[in-house]
Amino acid sequence: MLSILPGKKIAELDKSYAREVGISSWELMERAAESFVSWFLKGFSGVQEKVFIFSGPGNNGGDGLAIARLLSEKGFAVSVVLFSSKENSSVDWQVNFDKLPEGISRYQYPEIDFELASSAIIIDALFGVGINRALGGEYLEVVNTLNQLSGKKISIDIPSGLPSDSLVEGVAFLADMTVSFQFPKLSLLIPEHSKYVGDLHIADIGIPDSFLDQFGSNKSFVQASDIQKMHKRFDNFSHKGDFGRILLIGGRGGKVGAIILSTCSAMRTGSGLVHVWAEGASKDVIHISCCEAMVEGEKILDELDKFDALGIGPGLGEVPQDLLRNIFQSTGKPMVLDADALNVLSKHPELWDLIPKGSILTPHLKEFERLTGKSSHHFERLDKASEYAVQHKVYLVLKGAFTSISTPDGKQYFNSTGNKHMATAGSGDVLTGMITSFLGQGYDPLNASLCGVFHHGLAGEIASKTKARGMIATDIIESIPSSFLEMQID
Ligand SMILES: NC(=O)C1=CN([C@@H]2O[C@H](COP(=O)(O)OP(=O)(O)OC[C@H]3O[C@@H](n4cnc5c(N)ncnc54)[C@H](OP(=O)(O)O)[C@@H]3O)[C@@H](O)[C@H]2O)[C@@H](O)CC1
Ligand SMILES: [K+]
Repeated sequence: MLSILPGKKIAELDKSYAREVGISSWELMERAAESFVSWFLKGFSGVQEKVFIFSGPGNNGGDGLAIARLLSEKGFAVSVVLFSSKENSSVDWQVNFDKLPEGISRYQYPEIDFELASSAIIIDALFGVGINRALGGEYLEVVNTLNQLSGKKISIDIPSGLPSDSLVEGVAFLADMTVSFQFPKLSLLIPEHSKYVGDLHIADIGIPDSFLDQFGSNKSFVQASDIQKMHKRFDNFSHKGDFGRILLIGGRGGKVGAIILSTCSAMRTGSGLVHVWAEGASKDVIHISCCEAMVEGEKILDELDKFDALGIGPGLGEVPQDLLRNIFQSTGKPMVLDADALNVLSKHPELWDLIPKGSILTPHLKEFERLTGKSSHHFERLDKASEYAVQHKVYLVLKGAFTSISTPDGKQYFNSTGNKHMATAGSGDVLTGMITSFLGQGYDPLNASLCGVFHHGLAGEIASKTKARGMIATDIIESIPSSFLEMQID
C-alpha cells in the first residue's frame, strides 16, 4: 500500500528519508528525475522531439531542470523557461541549474516564443506540493497561455495551481498526463480535479512503503501487489462448499437484469454456490440467464443462516423497510448493501443501527448523497464517508474513479484500477456480485471490498481494450477470469 501523505508532510519525509539512507536531497531529486524520464521514454522516444520545460522557483522547478538535462542527454531538443533568478530559487534548483548542458536553450520569462513551444511537448514544473496560494502575475499568465496550446502537456508531481489537499482556487495547468512521485497526492484523486490531472502515473523514487508508514497517514493507494497478498489460496482438494454459499436479493419488477448481472459476476468471481431470491416471472429469466444459480422463493428468507454472505439491493425496487429490518435482525453476519437497499436506508435512518457490524455499503455518488446529504465537494464527501464508516461500524465503498473504501477504524483506501468506459449501466451490480462473492469465500469485509473493487476495475480495463466506448456491464463480467489470470490468482 502506498501511504498518501498530506503535502505539508512531504518536505519532512524528503529530509528524514535522505538522512536515513545517507543521501543528499539533490540525489533524491535526481532519482525523481530519472524515474520520470524512464516513464517518459516509454511513450516519447523520438530523437530530436522538442520539449519545453517550464521551471518554477522551488524543488518542482528543480525536478524540471534535472529532467531537462537527462532528456537532452537522450537526444531530445530541450528548452527551459525560467521565472526566478538563481539566487531566489531553491538550493537544489541552483545545483541543477549549474548542471544544465550548453545545448539546452534557456528563456527568461516573458522572453519566450510561444509559437515554438506550441509544437513541442510541454512539461509543467512550475509548482509542486509547495504551492501556498492561487496562481497570480506571470505564473497565472503563462498557465493561461499554455492551457490554450494543443500539444501534449505533462505535469511533474501535480499540475501547477492545484493544492495537494484542497480544492483548486482559480486557474491551474491542464495536463494530459501527471507523473506524481512515490504516491498520488490526494488532490489528484478528486473528480473536480480530473480535467487538470489527465492520466495519472505514479513514479517510484525508491522510498519503501514501510518508511512512508511511519508518517501515520490514514489514507492509502492500493497496488496490485497488495491485492495479490490478500487472496486466499485453494488447493486441489477444495470443494464447492469451500468457495462459499451466497444469497443475492433483488431483481423485482422490471429490474431483473440488475440481479442477473450480480449473479453472473459472483459465479465468475469464484463463488461455489449462488442462490438468488426473486419474485414472479423474474425467476425464469434468472434461470435462463445464469443456469448455474439456484433461484429461491420467499421461504428462503427464513433460512438466512445457511449462507456465508448476503448481497442485497440490485433491482430490489421499493420494498417495505420491514424486509430489511427482518433480514438485519435475523443474521448477525456482515452483508453487502447496494442500490435500492441503500435507498431504503436513506428513507429510514433508524435502520442504520441494525445493520450487522462489518457490512459493506456500496453507494455511487447520488446514492451517497441520499444517505448523507449534499456535499459541496469531494474532499467533504470523503470526510463524511469516513465519519459514517466509523460511526456505524461499516465499510463504505464510494464508487467512481479511484473508488474509496472507508473503514470502521477510520482508514481510507483508494483503488487504482478502472477507467471511464466502466461508467455504464449495471457496472455497480457487477461490483455487488463480486464483493459478495469474496465475502462468501471467507475474505474479511476489508479484503472482500478491496479485492472486489480492484478486480472489477481491472476486468473493466481488460474489457475496454477491445470494447472501448462500446463496453457494457456484461463485458466486465466476461473479463473477470482474465483479471485473475493477469494477477496470477488460480
Ligand atoms: N519527497 C518528495 O516527494 C520529493 C519531492 N520533490 C519535488 O519537490 C516538490 C516540492 O518542492 P518545494 O517544497 O520546493 O515546493 P514547490 O512546489 O516547488 O514550490 C515552492 C516555491 O514556490 C513558491 N510559491 C508557492 N506558491 C506560489 C505561488 N502561487 N506563486 C508564486 N510562488 C509561489 C514558494 O515561495 P514563497 O513565495 O511561498 O516564498 C517556493 O519558492 C515536489 O512537488 C516534487 O516535485 C522531488 O524533487 C524529490 C522528492
Ligand atoms: K507541476
